[in-house]
Amino acid sequence: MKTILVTCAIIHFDEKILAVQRSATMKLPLKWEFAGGKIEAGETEEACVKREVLEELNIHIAVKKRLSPVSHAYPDFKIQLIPYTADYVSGELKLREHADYKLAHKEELLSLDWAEADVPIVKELLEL
Ligand SMILES: Nc1nc2c([nH]c(=O)n2[C@@H]2O[C@H](COP(=O)(O)OP(=O)(O)OP(=O)(O)O)[C@@H](O)[C@H]2O)c(=O)[nH]1
Repeated sequence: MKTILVTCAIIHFDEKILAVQRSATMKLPLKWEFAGGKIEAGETEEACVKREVLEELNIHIAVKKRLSPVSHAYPDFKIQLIPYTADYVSGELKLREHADYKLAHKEELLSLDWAEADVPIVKELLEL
């Protein structure tokens, strides 16, 4: 099975963090995730995460720190998920693909129903 490379952004709005909920029609319907998406050919991870966040949420971010990548096998595909912390910079948040969003303190994040690949990332975040 091919592994897809996906970046995602843990975006801080002051002391809160943005989580987004996948829509009912996406893969992993209604699961919570960090905004992001697949790396395109020739694209750096940082460029990918900034592009995906702008496409999905209409906001500009400053990318900060790379956290530990997570390899996860879903029943029908494998993913390597590469998380970056980031700060919100500008733009009005608009959901272009997702069903919902939440701005939460990091301790509140664990109670969401995350995509499985994201669970180790949320745990690492709690230890930072
Ligand atoms: N963006 C993002 N995707 C994640 C996370 N966790 C996780 O398992 N994924 C999976 O990684 C893949 C990211 O691909 P994507 O968002 O670019 O595309 P997609 O599968 O929604 O749409 P597509 O298959 O029509 O291109 C999705 O299958 C998604 O389920 C996460 O935190 N952020």
